[in-house]
Amino acid sequence: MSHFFKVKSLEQVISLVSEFSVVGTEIVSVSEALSRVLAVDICAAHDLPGFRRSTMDGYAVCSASTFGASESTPAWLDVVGAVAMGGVPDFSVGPGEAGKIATGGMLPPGADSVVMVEHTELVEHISMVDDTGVVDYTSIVDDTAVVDHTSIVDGTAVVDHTSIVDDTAMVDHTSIVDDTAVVDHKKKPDHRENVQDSLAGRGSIEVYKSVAPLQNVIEKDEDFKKGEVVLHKGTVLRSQEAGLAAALGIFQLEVYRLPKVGIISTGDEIVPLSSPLTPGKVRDVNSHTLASLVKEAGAVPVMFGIVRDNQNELFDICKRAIEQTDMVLISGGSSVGSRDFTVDVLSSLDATEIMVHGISISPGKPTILAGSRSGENISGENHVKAVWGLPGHVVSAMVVFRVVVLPFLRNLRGITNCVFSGIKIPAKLTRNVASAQGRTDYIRVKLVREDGNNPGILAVPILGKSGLIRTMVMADGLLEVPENVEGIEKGDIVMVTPV
Ligand SMILES: Nc1nc2c(c(=O)[nH]1)N[C@H]1C(S)=C(S)[C@@H](COP(=O)(O)OP(=O)(O)OC[C@H]3O[C@@H](n4cnc5c(N)ncnc54)[C@H](O)[C@@H]3O)O[C@H]1N2
Ligand code: MOO
Repeated sequence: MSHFFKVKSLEQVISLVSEFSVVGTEIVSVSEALSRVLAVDICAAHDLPGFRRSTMDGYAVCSASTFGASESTPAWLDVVGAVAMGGVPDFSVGPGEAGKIATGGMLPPGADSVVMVEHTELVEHISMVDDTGVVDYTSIVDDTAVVDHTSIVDGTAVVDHTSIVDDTAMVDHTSIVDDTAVVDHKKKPDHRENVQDSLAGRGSIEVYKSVAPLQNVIEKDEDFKKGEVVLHKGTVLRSQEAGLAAALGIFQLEVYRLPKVGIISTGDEIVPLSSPLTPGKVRDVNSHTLASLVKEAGAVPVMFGIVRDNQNELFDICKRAIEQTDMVLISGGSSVGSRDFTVDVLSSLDATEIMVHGISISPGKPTILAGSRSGENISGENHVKAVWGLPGHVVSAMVVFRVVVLPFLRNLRGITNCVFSGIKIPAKLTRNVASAQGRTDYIRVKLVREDGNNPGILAVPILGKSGLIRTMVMADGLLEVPENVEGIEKGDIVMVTPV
C-alpha cells in the first residue's frame, strides 16, 4: 500500500546474495547425480589411470631405439612379447626390443612409448624349421595363456596341436592335413586369430617412423594424481563428472538437496486454468511460467495456488509457504496500489525483514525481496529464506526471475563453480534501442541468422508491453542495456542472454 519505492540498483540487490543460506545435503548415487551440486571436495584416492597405458595399437618400445628411423632407414627391433589386455606384462623391453601392445594395454617395464602398427612391418617369425621338418613354436599369448604347439610336418603332413589358450578354455587340435585336407578344430574361431596374432607378435619389426618419449602413451597419473582435489564443492555435476567419479570408483556423492520453491499468485482477477474465463478475469500465467523457470533452474516448484487481494489470506499462505519451502515467489501485488498487499504482509510476518522494494531495472521495478528467519524449515535446517514479491505483469515476472532471482536460487542450491551461468551470444542489433539513464533495461530480442555471405547472428528487438506474453514467446534472448548507457545503435554487436 501507499509505500513509495526505495529503488536499489541491480548490483546492490545481487550483493545481498551472501546473506542467504544454502540448503542441506544428502547422499545420492552417481547415476542420480546429474545436475546436482556437489557439497564436498572430492580427492583422487589413486593415480588415474594408475599405470602407463598405450593410446595406439602397435609396439611398446624404448623411444631411443627408434630415433632416426625412416622409410629408407628403418629401425630393426626384436619383438620379445605381447601384452595381454587387462593384464600385467611379464616381460620387459630393452633397447632394440619391442612388445606387441593394443590400445589401452599396460606398457611393459623399459618401454616409454608406442610405435603405431601402421608405421611398422613384421619381418620375421621365430620359428625353427629344420631339415626334418619339425616346427616348434612357444608363444606366450597372455599371462594366463600358454600356447604350446608341437607340430610335426612331414611327408604325410600330420599336424598335431595341443593348445591351452586360456585358463577356462582348453583347446585341443588334432588335425590331419593331407591331400584330402581333413581338419578337425575343437576351438572357438577367434582362438585361431589369437594364436596367429601371438605368433605374428614374435619376430622382428621394421619401424619406419621414430617416436618421442611418452608418444602414444598416457602416463600413470596423467589424468589425476593421487590426493589431488579432482572435483570442487559447489560444482554442478555433468556427465563428465559422473564419468570421473566412475573412473575413481566413487559410486555415491554428497550433494545439496533440491531446494523447494513455493509459488503464489495473487489478484482477484486471476483464475486457475480449470475455471471458465468470465469478463474481467485472466488466467493464471505466472504460476506456470515461474514453475517452469524454477524447474529449469534445478529446483522443485511447490504450488500454493491463487490468493485473492485479501491481506489475511495472503498472510496465511505466505506463512505456510515459508515454513514448507526454501524460497517463496509471490507474483502480483508488489507495486504501490491500494490492492498491493505483498509488502505489508511480508513486513507483518515474524522475523521477516523487507530488504528491497524497488530495483532500477525495466521491466521489473516493483520487485520486493524479504529475508525470513522464521525458524526451521521442514528439513530441520535453519535458513534465512528469500521471499520475493515479483511484479504481476507476465513478462516482468519472468525477466525478474532470470535477472534477479536466479543468482539467489543458484546460491541456495550451493552453486559456486559453474561458468555456464552467464553465457551470452554475440549478435548484431538490427535497429536503434533507446534506454533511460539510471536504470538497467532488458530488451527482448529474436535471434535470426544473417543470410548470404554473412554467417553472423542478428538480434531483432521485440517491442511490446510487459503484460504481453507474446513478446516472450517470440524472443530468443534478453539484451541488457546498462544503467549508464542511453541506448544502443543499429549495427552494434550486443551480447544476448538466451531465454
Ligand atoms: N502507480 C504505479 N502503478 C504501477 C507502477 C508504478 O510504478 N506506479 N508500476 C507498474 C509496473 S511497471 C508493474 S510491473 C506493475 C506491477 O504491479 P503488481 O506487481 O502490483 O501486479 P498487479 O497489479 O497485481 O498485476 C499487474 C498485471 O499483471 C497481471 N497479473 C498479475 N498476476 C498474474 C498472473 N498470475 N497471471 C497473469 N497475469 C497476472 C494483472 O492482472 C495485471 O494486469 O504495476 C504497474 N503499476
Ligand atoms: O516493471 Mo513493470 O515490470 O515495467 O512492467
